[in-house]
Amino acid sequence: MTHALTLNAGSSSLKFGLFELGADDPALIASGKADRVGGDATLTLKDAAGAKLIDAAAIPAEGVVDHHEALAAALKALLDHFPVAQINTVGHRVVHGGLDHSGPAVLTPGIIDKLSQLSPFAPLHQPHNLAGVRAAMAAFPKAVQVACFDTAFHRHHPFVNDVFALPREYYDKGVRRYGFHGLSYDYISGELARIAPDLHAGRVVVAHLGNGASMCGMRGGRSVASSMGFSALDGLPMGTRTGQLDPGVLLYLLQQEGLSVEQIITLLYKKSGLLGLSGISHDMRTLEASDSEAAQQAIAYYTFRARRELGGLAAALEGLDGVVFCGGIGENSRLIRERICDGLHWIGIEIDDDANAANAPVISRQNAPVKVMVIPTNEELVIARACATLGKRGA
Ligand SMILES: Nc1ncnc2c1ncn2[C@@H]1O[C@H](COP(=O)(O)OP(=O)(O)O)[C@@H](O)[C@H]1O
Ligand SMILES: CC(=O)OP(=O)(O)O
Ligand SMILES: [Mg+2]
Repeated sequence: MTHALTLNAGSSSLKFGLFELGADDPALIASGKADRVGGDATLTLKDAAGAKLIDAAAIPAEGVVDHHEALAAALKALLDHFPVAQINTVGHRVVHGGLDHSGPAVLTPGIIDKLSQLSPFAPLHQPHNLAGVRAAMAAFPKAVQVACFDTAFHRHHPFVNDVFALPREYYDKGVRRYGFHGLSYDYISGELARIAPDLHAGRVVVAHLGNGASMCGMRGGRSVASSMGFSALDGLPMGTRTGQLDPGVLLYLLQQEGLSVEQIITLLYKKSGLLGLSGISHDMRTLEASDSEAAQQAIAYYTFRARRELGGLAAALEGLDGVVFCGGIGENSRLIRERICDGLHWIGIEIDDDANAANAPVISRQNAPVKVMVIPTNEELVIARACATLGKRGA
């Protein structure tokens, strides 16, 4: 029996899974999440049925828990509960694959080196992803290490959605609209093919609204355009990231405010978005529960920008047949879905309030022109599938 461990280091969380690899689709054995990484992190471990084996236990650390400590705690918890696990493949979510990768890859020292050169393009993710790779290589020296790239799903964008209007040399150097959250979109595309083949064949905007957030315009199950571009900063406002920003603001910050490059990185990636606007929190649950005006304004901006982006992607797709919400906010927040969809009647989006309140799989009204769905995403399963395919080849 062989098992795969999957690691998915998000900007504020570390999700992991243990899968049994067999003839069929990988079977989940256990999954878990270290939450609020970068703060007072907690660890949750669940069995395949979702029963909690560890429930939000504090991860001991001096001060804040970083991704490295979160990973060590996750591995310990997994191996304590599943000592018989034969982990021969470890699959990693690696946010940036650059120009080289349009699918998953078995990691070699040369590839790891090249991937670490992409860290400045995704400073909130790539270093954590690669720290996970190194920790997993040390913990499982005989295992095949597989990287699954967030950018891969978007590598076939048409030129107009791949380029910036800069002198051509920058495009040739790799300054392009990569797009991210590709593992999530890959999973949703597969789910649409399975449960809603009409939508899969059509024009769909998928809204991945987590701590990071983006939208993907898909036609025929493939990415045509994404709200995220060169970095995971572009597009929608996020927990702590700005989303789309006039580049003139960057020039102002550099020239007039005298901010250093490091200060600007911290400002754009860690102090902006919902946190910056509200002054309270990056966490949507906290903002929804708050009656402060700034929290409500942050939510208003978030949902307004999401509507604009959705309309823009519908134009890129030349029409709209469906919308899918996923990610922590997309899957759970009735309020945010309602606010985004309100005001999109003109495009054919009509929400059924009861279905929306229940986080039902279909939340649009029965005869509405655009079908709106809520599909819990599963980046881990996409990673496990790559482990099943590439683990054998690399072994
Ligand atoms: N019931 C809920 N209502 C509103 N927001 C929620 C709810 N559950 C989770 N969220 C939000 O989801 C976001 C985290 O999404 P997630 O996809 O787990 O993050 P990450 O990008 O770190 O993987 C947080 O803003 C959190 O507040
Ligand atoms: C690419 C990205 O923003 O990822 P996450 O949502 O995990 O932060
Ligand atoms: Mg995420």
